[in-house]
Amino acid sequence: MPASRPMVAVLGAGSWGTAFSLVLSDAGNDVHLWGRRQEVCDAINDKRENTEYLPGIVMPEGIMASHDPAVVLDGADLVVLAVPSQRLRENLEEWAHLISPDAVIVSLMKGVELGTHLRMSEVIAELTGAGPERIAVITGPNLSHEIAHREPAASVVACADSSVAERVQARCHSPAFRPYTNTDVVGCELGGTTKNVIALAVGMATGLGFRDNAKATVITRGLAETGRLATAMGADPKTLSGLAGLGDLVASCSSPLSRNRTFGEKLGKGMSVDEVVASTRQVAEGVKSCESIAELAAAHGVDMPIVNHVAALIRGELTPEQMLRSLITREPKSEWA
Ligand SMILES: NC(=O)C1=CN([C@@H]2O[C@H](COP(=O)(O)OP(=O)(O)OC[C@H]3O[C@@H](n4cnc5c(N)ncnc54)[C@H](OP(=O)(O)O)[C@@H]3O)[C@@H](O)[C@H]2O)C=CC1
Ligand SMILES: O=C(CO)COP(=O)(O)O
Repeated sequence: MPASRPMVAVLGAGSWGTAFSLVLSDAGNDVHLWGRRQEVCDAINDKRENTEYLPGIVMPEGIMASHDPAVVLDGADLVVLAVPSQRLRENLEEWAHLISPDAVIVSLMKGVELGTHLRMSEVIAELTGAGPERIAVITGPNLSHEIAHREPAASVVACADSSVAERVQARCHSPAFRPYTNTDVVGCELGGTTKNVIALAVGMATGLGFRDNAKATVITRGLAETGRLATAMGADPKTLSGLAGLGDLVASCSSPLSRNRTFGEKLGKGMSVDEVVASTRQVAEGVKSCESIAELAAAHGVDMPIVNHVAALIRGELTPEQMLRSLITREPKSEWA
């Protein structure tokens, strides 16, 4: 009899939850995948395909989808969460009692909660009561469609307890996916979340027809302000020069696959925020998180001009052209001030 494979529960059958299920399956796990809609689960189970989010990608037999969180979470020692950040709280209120008290809970999400300003690991801690040694974050340059096609990629598994990070790393190290460990959860989460806002700004520059100098400027200065916030919140500055910072920023800001960059590009081409929201079902986390990051930065006395300008634009106070002009014509300063 073949040895049984360990099981992982993945909650969220959108692009990343589904693509990460493939990583976990390739790494030797069986996967129980929760989908919000029955038809998405049926397509995965019956056609072996998530026709809506990853069309054309074959889902291996070791991935089973269900709409029932109790079925998905039963017996899972590793629980991976991949729903839109602003929707995590309401879902965890339903799921928390179904999660084994020993399970390690992994966030794949890149957002900061509106109102509370909590990072996703903090929302998980609040709703499940899990300590930092049971909460991990996986983040990096991981565009889901590339991952689903088994193109090579690296990522970071961050957990305050390095031995837990190593256990999670071992569970998701596949022939195409190389995870590194880190204990800097704050830096890893802020890198991924703020990247989405910077990608919106890069998309706007692209949509307006500006070329590589403008994009490189927004990326580099975006990384500078991300670093200021992260260090003010206790992160290790090194984290921002790694996969969870620079790596993720470069991937999203350069790729037409990035939803945040594409969202910004449509704004730059003249669509309104409401029109872009209506044009896609997929989540562009930066559209919501720009406001919570701007508030978080203000609370820590940190200057984040790009994030503040994107937030003002999303509130309807600026056009993309005004936003970029305003950023360029600010009071001059030292590069490292
Ligand atoms: N896609 C990527 O390349 C990457 C994404 N991430 C992060 O992963 C997280 C999930 O994103 P991703 O999978 O890409 O998102 P998608 O936009 O691809 O899919 C969204 C998923 O969330 C579900 N959903 C929508 N509303 C709710 C709700 N109220 N409660 C529960 N589920 C809901 C959708 O279900 P339905 O279809 O029924 O609407 C769908 O399964 C985000 O934080 C994102 O930043 C991180 C790295 C890479
Ligand atoms: O975080 C991502 C890749 O690592 C995905 O970025 P988008 O949400 O902008 O598509």
